Order: sequence, then C-alpha cells, then structure tokens
Amino acid sequence: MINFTISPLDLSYLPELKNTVDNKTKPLGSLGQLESLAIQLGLIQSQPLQRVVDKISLHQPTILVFAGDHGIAKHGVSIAPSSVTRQMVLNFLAGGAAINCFCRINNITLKIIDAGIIEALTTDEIGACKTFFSQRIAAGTNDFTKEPAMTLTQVNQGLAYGASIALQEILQGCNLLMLGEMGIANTSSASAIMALLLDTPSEICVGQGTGITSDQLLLKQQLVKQAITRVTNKHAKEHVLPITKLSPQQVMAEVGGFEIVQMVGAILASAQAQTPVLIDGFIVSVAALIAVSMHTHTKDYLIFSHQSDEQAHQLILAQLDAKPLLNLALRLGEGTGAALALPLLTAAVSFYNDMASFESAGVTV
Ligand SMILES: Cc1cc2ncn([C@H]3O[C@H](COP(=O)(O)O)[C@@H](O)[C@H]3O)c2cc1C
Ligand SMILES: O=C(O)c1cccnc1
Repeated sequence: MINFTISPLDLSYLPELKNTVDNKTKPLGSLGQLESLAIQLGLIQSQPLQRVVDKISLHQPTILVFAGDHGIAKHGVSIAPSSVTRQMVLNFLAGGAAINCFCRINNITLKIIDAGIIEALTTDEIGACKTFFSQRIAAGTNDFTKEPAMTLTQVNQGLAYGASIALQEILQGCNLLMLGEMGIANTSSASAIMALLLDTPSEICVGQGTGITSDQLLLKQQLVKQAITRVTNKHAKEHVLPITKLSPQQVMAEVGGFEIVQMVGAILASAQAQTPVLIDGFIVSVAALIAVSMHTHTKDYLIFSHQSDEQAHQLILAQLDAKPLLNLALRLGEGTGAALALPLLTAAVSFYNDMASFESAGVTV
C-alpha cells in the first residue's frame, strides 16, 4: 500500500508575502483573487527554500488527462455509450478535442493516460506518440449498482499509478500540475462518491452530466441511490454497532472509477512534493475531495479553476472552502476549465514578480 506524507504549509512566510503584494502600486486588495492566488503560489514555492521567494515561477505547466470506463454506463446514464471514451482518447492523440485547442493557445503540455478504458489502444493507434501512457487497471469498472466497482487492491494500484506519473512530471521540471478526465458516465461515479463521503442525499449529488434528458436524470438518480443503499446495507452488516464511516479507499472501491482513483494518487503525490495542482470541474473536484479526506493538508496545494455547470459542484467547492477562479457554465471536463484558468495564474505571477512597489516607483498615496 502506498503512503503519502503531506506537510501543512509553513505560514510564517505569509506576512512578508502579503507585505510584498500590499506594497505594489495599486490600491490595497484591488487585484482581488489574483492577490490570494499569488500569495498561495508564493507560499508553496517558499517552502523548500525556507525563505520567501523573490520571484514565483511557472515551469512546464502540464495537464494529465486520465481516461477510464464505467460499468454503470450500460444503463444509459450519459448521452453517449462507453465506446466514446476510447474515441475521445484517439481524438486527444490526434489533437482535435477542446482540451487540445486550449492547451495549444496556452502552451500547456498535454499527456493522456489510459487508466482503464474498455478496449486498449493498439500499437498502431499509439504509433510514435510520446504523450500517451498506458496505466490500465482493468477493462472498465464493474457496475457499481450491483457490486463494488473495483477491489481495494485496484484502488491501491490506481493511487500508485497516479502518484508515479505525477512525480515523473514533477521530476522532469513541471511545477504546476493540472488534471483532467475522460470517462463516459463518470459523473455518476463522482456523484456516488460525493454522496457517501459527505453523507448527502444522492438526489442532491446527481446532475445532468453531458446533458441527459429528464428521464435519464431520473434513472441516474435511482441508480446512484440504489448503489448507496447497496453499500450502506453491506457496510452496516459488516459493522454491527457502532457503524463506522467508510474510508475514502472503501468509497473508491465501491463506487469509484479508475481515472478518478489515479487522479487522487496524482493529487496526493503533488501535494507531497509541495507542487500546486490546478483542479478542473466536478469530477476532478471529487478526486480532490477524496484526497483531502485522506490527508487534510492536501488542500493547501490545490487551486480551483472554475465552477462547473454541474449542480453539485457548488456543494463540493463549498465543502472544500474553495473559491473558483472562473464561472463560465462549462460542463465538459477533459481539463478544459483548468487550461482556461492558467492565464490567470500567469497574471498573478507576473504582477507579483514585475509590478513596481510604491517605493521603487516613487508613488505616494
Ligand atoms: C463527446 C464527448 C466528449 C467529452 N469530453 C468530456 N466529456 C465529459 O463527459 C463525461 C461525463 O459525463 P457523463 O457522466 O454524462 O457521461 C466524461 O467523459 C467527461 O470528461 C465528454 C463527453 C462526451 C459525450
Ligand atoms: O464539471 C465537469 O467536470 C463535467 C461536467 C459534466 C460532464 N463532464 C464533466
């Protein structure tokens, strides 16, 4: 089993960072959320130096898109069948998806990981592609309305896989990790995880995903509820009083997805390496919620790019006390919200590094 050690940020650098920001030639607080963003990045980058950084840096921002398939998809809870997961992976490799466009305009490195789609790519399809990684756990998860989505061994394997690729990127010089996902029906899995972790009624956690019909939404709600009942009944039987809460690992095994588990591993490994992680929409935020419930200080290293149109995302963000940077009614995933938010991080870094202070510019107010 993989263990993570995540240190809380040493807050003793905060006054100096705040002072630097406050002394820039602008009214106090006038750069709003960009100021807290600069301070968070500065605080993270000050940790290994044990002094406040002179300049904040952003090196090789990289999006890892984890792909996986879901047994629950066969019930028709998405606008698309599972085969679309694989088709979209090929689209990513060909450069034709939304995430490819947003990575190109923002100079983001994009890497695609097969965490467990139903049918592996062939060697011909992969060709000479250096940005595709096979970290398959299995050919899609089980239907979690009937049985656990995966075993605890698979959960641990997924955490290790996700951690390993994140660490690899960090060792190669990336100091901002960004996460995205692709997996038909993964909003069902994310909603079920959320319901179990937050002990919230499943109707509140289930939303429209890719834009399903009202009949499909009803079915999705029933199926997620059925899964929650299955899991809570099983757990109650296994634990005669007092009923202990399921561990995050058990929740992942019961209703998770291979791409979600690997994202949790990637988040935890980045936090352990004191590297910030830019979180995308609903599904990646659920992975963040799991990571934080495993290791609470993980939260210090997370930046939330946007609030998705998926209704339950708001609740997750509130639970994590997160203030998303954008609210564009996106509901795509793939890491698109994270890619779109990167220029705001660049802006925060540039004002922190390059803006004159009142003293240096001779401005007196
Ligand atoms: C063509 C297409 C491209 C996508 N890119 C991301 N998603 C998004 O939709 C899926 C989750 O929504 P649901 O739970 O309703 O299936 C995930 O694959 C997510 O990344 C897509 C979905 C489709 C159909
Ligand atoms: O917010 C997201 O990440 C999302 C919402 C709907 C479908 N896919 C992704």
